[in-house]
Order: sequence, then C-alpha cells, then structure tokens
Amino acid sequence: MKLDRESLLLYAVTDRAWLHGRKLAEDVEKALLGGATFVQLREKDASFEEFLEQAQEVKKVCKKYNVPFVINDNIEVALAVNADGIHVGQSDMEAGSVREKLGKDKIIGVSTRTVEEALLAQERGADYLGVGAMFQTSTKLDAADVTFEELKAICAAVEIPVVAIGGISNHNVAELGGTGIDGVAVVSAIFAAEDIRKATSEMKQNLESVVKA
Ligand SMILES: Cc1ncc(COP(=O)(O)OP(=O)(O)O)c(N)n1
Ligand SMILES: Cc1nc(C(=O)O)sc1CCOP(=O)(O)O
Repeated sequence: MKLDRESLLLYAVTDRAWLHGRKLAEDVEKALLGGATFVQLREKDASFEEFLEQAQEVKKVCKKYNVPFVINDNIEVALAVNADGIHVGQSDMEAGSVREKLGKDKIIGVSTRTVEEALLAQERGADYLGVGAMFQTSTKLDAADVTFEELKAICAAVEIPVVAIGGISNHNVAELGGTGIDGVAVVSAIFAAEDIRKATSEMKQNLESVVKA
C-alpha cells in the first residue's frame, strides 16, 4: 500500500529558519532518529534549483530510515526528485489535477478546514488530510483557526487519515485526544528545539495516548 495510516503519526514539516548554520538533512535525520514517521519538505522562498537540492538531500535521509517523503506545493520538484508525494493547500492545484500529473502510486495530502472541503478532497483522490490551525502558530502567518469540533467532524466524515497541524507542542498535544486524528504535523515543536531528537521522541511518546484516545 502506498500510504500506511500509521506512518502519519508524527509528521515532521521542515523549516530552514531554524537551522542556525546546520544542514537541513542533518536536522531531519535527528527528527527521524527521534521517531518522526513522515517528512514534508516545505520551502516558501527557495528558487527551483535550491528547492531541488534540498529535496535531493532530504529524500536521501528519509530513504535511509524508510520514511515517506513529500514535497509542499511544488509538483515539478516532486516529479524531479521522484518524491513519495506532495502536500497541497486549498489555493494550490486541486487533488484531481495533482493525481493526473503524479499518477496513482504517489501520496497526495490536502489541507482542509471544513467538512465540505474534506469530503471534496477525498472524492478527488486525496490520500490524507491536514487540518489546522488547531493552536496559535508563528510558523504560518496566514494560518486560520479550526475548532476542535470541526476537526472531530472532519475525522468522522472521511475515511482517509487526518493529521492535525498548527501550533502543536509537547504542552498541548494531549488536548487533541478523542478527536479521531491519526497523527500530528509539526514544525517548530521539533525543528526549533535545542535537542531535536529528544523533542521528537517526547512528542512520539505523548502521541501514543492521543491517537488511541
Ligand atoms: C500536513 C500539512 N497540513 C497542512 C499544511 C498547510 O498547507 P497549505 O495550506 O498549502 O499552506 P502552506 O504549507 O503551503 O503554507 C501543510 N503544509 N502540511
Ligand atoms: C504549515 C502549516 N499549515 C498550517 C495550517 O493551519 O494549515 S499551520 C502550519 C505551521 C505549523 O507550524 P508549527 O508546528 O510551528 O505551528
């Protein structure tokens, strides 16, 4: 199967703002050693060449740990590096067109904030959904809040797996218990940490009870 539901448990989304001179692939490897189960390369300002170079390096480390690797938004980069898939938002290409370009074997994730968007994304061939922002975040300045009730309703309405995103940390992740999510997607909770491996491993431990709750 191209996407194992369990692989979405701890979904690491990259942000080079936190590197302080280190290489992104190094920090991704620390997250993988701490137990991250899925990786998305998110580059908002990179040139095509820079995005491609980062993608090649991060893909290599994800392959070493046998963890799925997807690209945020950029289908050309996803195709060029033969990534495992892509994550798109509501203002990007819709899932049906992405599927036509990528083929049936690639993973497609779609951001949704309502049950209506979620059902449409599922119908158009999305493999999983990202739902947020669940808490306040400084990582994505245009993020808009989603209530816990809406998250619960989305999880109940769709058959495909759902990850929550936005401001999730080791302090608040337990609040997502009982919503029906399959995992959480995080940026700063792990990549801004002084000890990325430790922060990831703590998040993984905290998550065990959240996804079972
Ligand atoms: C897992 C996951 N969920 C949601 C998002 C947000 O995607 P999008 O709405 O396209 O916003 P940008 O990431 O492009 O700013 C995500 N990246 N990953
Ligand atoms: C990439 C992204 N998407 C969001 C959404 O709401 O769709 S919030 C977000 C940023 C998540 O970063 P952090 O874990 O540091 O809050």
